[in-house]
Amino acid sequence: MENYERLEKLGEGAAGVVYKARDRRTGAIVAMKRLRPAGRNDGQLSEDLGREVGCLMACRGHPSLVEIRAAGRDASNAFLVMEYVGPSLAQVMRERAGLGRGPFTEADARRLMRQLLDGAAAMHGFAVMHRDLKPDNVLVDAHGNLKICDFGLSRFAAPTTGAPYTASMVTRWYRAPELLLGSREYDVGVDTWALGCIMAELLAGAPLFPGRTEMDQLNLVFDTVGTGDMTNWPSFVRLPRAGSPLCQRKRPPSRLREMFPALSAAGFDVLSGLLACRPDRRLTAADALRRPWFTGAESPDQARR
Ligand SMILES: Nc1ncnc2c1ncn2[C@@H]1O[C@H](COP(=O)(O)OP(=O)(O)OP(=O)(O)O)[C@@H](O)[C@H]1O
Repeated sequence: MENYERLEKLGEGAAGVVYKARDRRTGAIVAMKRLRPAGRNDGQLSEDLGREVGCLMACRGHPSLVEIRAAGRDASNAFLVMEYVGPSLAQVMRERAGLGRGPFTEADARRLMRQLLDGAAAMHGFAVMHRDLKPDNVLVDAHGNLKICDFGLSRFAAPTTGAPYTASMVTRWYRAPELLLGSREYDVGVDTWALGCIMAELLAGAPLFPGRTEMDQLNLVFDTVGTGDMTNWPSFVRLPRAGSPLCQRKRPPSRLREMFPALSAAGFDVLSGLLACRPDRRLTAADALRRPWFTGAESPDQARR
């Protein structure tokens, strides 16, 4: 990693610290992530790096997925070098709110969701589950285009390395109901649920389900979209927390439409499809892109700038 000159810190998360850096050989600006060993032994650190690098390598070449440039280790740290993109979508949304600019228009939300879904469809096509999609893990480039980053929790969903997976994945506010109910046999639907939460946040300017605890999270989800759909799912009874009183409580039907009265019918079709409680009824990223919201008359907002 001696080829890179470290510049300012860009961000810090549970897994590591990300710096802006300059490639001494070419002068190019890159982002360099140093994985923090915190309680991990050498073997685990190499395994974490290997998994993140493997998923990033599989996804290389898609404009909506951050590109890996190099990876390596020294005696105590592991490093990942990526293209430098720009601030996170979470930062951009906070800045917009600070400037009183409010949420994104439906046209802007559609342009941004098209990019995220396109990236997710490609990633899922390579059998990669991201498992931590949220506005902090989406970067915004200088032209306002989005790139999914932080593959630190991602893994391959290939048949050979199939379920059971770890249930405690995805940051709570973006966690799909099957994960909240303890499922260890989930699929890429956990990513599309998170994308539904992001779409709602773009349109509303605030997180859709800001739960304080896991159970509060489940309550918020069920209070918003109802439980009928989930409890009718044939696999529901096999979920570890299917017996939770939260699942038995009577709830009114979905009030998602009331929360987004100004959203077009085509936009709501995508939002409600991504936020289907039952994983088998949830839109896949590829299916979402085939819905009329995206396939309607080509408009300038749909083009990648
Ligand atoms: N390629 C990049 N270009 C520009 N900034 C980046 C890049 N990658 C990461 N960052 C910045 O660093 C922050 C942390 O990156 P990342 O999410 O990969 O780290 P992490 O330690 O896994 O974080 P967390 O624990 O929050 O998931 C991002 O939110 C972003 O602000």
